This record gives sequence, C-alpha cells and structure tokens, in this order.
Amino acid sequence: MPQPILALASDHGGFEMKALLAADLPALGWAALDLGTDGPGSVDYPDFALALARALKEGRAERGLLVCGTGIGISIAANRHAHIRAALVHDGFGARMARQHNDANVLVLGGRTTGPEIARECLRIFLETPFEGGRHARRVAKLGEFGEK
Ligand SMILES: O=C(CO)[C@H](O)[C@H](O)COP(=O)(O)O
Repeated sequence: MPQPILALASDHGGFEMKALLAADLPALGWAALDLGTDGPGSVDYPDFALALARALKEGRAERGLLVCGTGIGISIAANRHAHIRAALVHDGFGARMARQHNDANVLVLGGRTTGPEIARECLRIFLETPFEGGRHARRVAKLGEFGEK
C-alpha cells in the first residue's frame, strides 16, 4: 500500500523546524511533499500557505504541516481556504484534540515558540490520531456552511 503523503511548507521562521519534522516522517509511515521554503532568507508566509492549500486541493497530499515563527500568520492564511482546517497547537493535547474533535487536516506549529521535542510529539500524535466523528462530525460540517450565509 502506498504511504500517505504529508505536504510541508514554512516561511523562514519555520524552515528549521520543518526540516527536523520531515526527518521523522519515514519512521511514522508517511512520505513528504516539501513545498519550501528551504533556507533562512526572508519570505512571505501567505505564499507558502497558498502552496500547501493547492497541494491538498489537487490531491497531491492527504494532510499538511505549516510552520512560521509563531504559527499564527500561516494558520490565518491557510484557514481562508474552505477545504483547510488548520490547527495551531502548542502541545500534544492540542494535537490530539485537533484530530479527534476538529478533524484538522493541517497541523500548524510555531518555529520560534515551540521546542523541538514538543513539536515532534505534536506531529506524531497528529498523524496517528483518528477523527472521532459523532457530535464532532455535525460541528465540523457546520464549518463548511459558513460561505453560504
Ligand atoms: O510568525 C510569523 C507570522 O505569524 C512570521 O514567521 C514572522 O512574522 C516573520 O517575522 P520576521 O520577518 O521578523 O522574521
């Protein structure tokens, strides 16, 4: 069976964390689709959120990981796309809830706010935790109705 694909993108505030987490993917049973950025040069986080949103829309990846300095800007940008449920998390509990309750398809981390070991734990939990469905499915479905009001 082919490995599921995680699309990864970051700005310069997150590229080191993105590289660290990409290295964990083979052991977690996932393949990487790295959409940049690849170095410390200053770039604009909305461009990378857009690249990741397109990759998910086009079916080139099952889920996504976004990282900027705080995770705030890149999650704001990603959540402008109706098919994205991007969750900025700071610990393993948040990562678990993002999957169980929110069916988040994109994990967002802050490269300047979260330590490497916590970030690795967040990624592992995000990839391993299923959506619970039930009452949460009703609520997640309502998110999709916002554009129609
Ligand atoms: O966290 C971020 C957005 O939420 C960015 O990574 C941060 O704003 C970049 O700042 P600078 O240009 O000073 O490196």
